[in-house]
Amino acid sequence: MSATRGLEGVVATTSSVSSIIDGVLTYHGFNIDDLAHYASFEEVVFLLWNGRLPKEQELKQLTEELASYAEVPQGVIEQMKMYPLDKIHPMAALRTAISILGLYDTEADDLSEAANRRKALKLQAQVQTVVTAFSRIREGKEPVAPRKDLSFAANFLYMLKGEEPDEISVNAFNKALVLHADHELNASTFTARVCVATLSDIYSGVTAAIGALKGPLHGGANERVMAMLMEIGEVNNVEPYIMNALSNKVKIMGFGHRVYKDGDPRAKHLKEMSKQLTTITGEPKWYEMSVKINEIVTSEKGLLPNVDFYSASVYHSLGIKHDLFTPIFAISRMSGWIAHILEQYSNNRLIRPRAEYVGPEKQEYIPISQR
Ligand SMILES: CC(=O)SCCNC(=O)CCNC(=O)[C@H](O)C(C)(C)COP(=O)(O)OP(=O)(O)OC[C@H]1O[C@@H](n2cnc3c(N)ncnc32)[C@H](O)[C@@H]1OP(=O)(O)O
Ligand SMILES: O=C([O-])CC(=O)C(=O)O
Repeated sequence: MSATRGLEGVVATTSSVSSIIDGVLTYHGFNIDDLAHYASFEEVVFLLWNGRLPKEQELKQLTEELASYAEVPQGVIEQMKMYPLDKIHPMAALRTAISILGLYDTEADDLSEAANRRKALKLQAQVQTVVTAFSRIREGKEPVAPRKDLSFAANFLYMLKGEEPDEISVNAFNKALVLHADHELNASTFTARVCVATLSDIYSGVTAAIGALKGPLHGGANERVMAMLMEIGEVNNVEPYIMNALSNKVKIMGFGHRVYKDGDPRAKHLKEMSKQLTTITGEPKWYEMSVKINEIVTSEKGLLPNVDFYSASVYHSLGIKHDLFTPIFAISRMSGWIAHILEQYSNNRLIRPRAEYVGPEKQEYIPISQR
């Protein structure tokens, strides 16, 4: 028995939710490039959960169901107000609030298909209400209630800022949600599947997944990309900063990937969006700095940008606080986690691999008084 570090290359399950084959990402066989161009996030949610694109009536029904579940119980809001607001990261707040949502759901432990479907809708609808409510509460403002007439993407920006967003922002945010929705057996999705494979409930599965997404080697990288851009400050500082970091073996956030060695197919869409949005906001430097970092890291290390790199300047241009970048990832990835959780339940077996033991053997127990 010998271990593979980080389970690299290990095929741990079958799945029909999404695939990465020869560097091409598909959701249920639909190329991410087509979905990024044409699909609404709601359509992608339907696709991930049902394995096919919705007909008009089905999309309308899903949109209405998401809207009807979007308000969170008042108790969840009241508890958020009691969090140590000035000390906590929104990902920690989200992890806790999603777990608390489970306390308010009388069906939490009902694993029937019908109850799981309702919980899926509630979680997908409520995750962005929680993120935006937390963001406002910590600023001393009241949360803004979701609106039934707005799309999922528009509702996020509306609840965050309290005013109706413009079309360019909504389209950009929708595309970002589509691009982040699922990604085969990434660390947070694997975490969710391991959790529910014990026949634990959906709330436990997605709470565990949020914990895994939070780390800087996974979803937490996008916030750190923006921190790096802010620290560098301007294009002329890019080269000395990056060369110094690389020579000190500091990892450049937003580069490299366990699976993609020839580039992440989502990055080009975000790069284009970054160019467009930073031009509109009159702050092209964030795009220009990103491109320069990209050139240096690729030529020096052969590393290419992943989904987290250009998304940083995209979200910044949408006027979103930097520590909300990873919660936004969670809002989108909720759809993928749920699809994988439902797939896991439908063909479940406990996930329990082995460890190769490398510790000492045949130790003699010595009473504490003689140690
Ligand atoms: C949505 C997502 O989760 S996408 C990933 C988001 N995470 C990041 O952007 C964080 C930065 N990137 C990384 O840490 C890595 O590339 C990962 C975690 C994404 C993939 O990691 P792995 O497949 O385990 O590669 P690993 O970390 O072993 O790196 C292999 C080599 O490339 C180097 N390397 C990998 N990524 C980077 C990077 N971003 N900057 C500098 N060097 C890097 C490593 O230092 C290592 O070098 P060595 O062999 O000389 O020690
Ligand atoms: O697949 C991974 O390892 C990480 C990733 O890009 C994602 O979750 O979107």
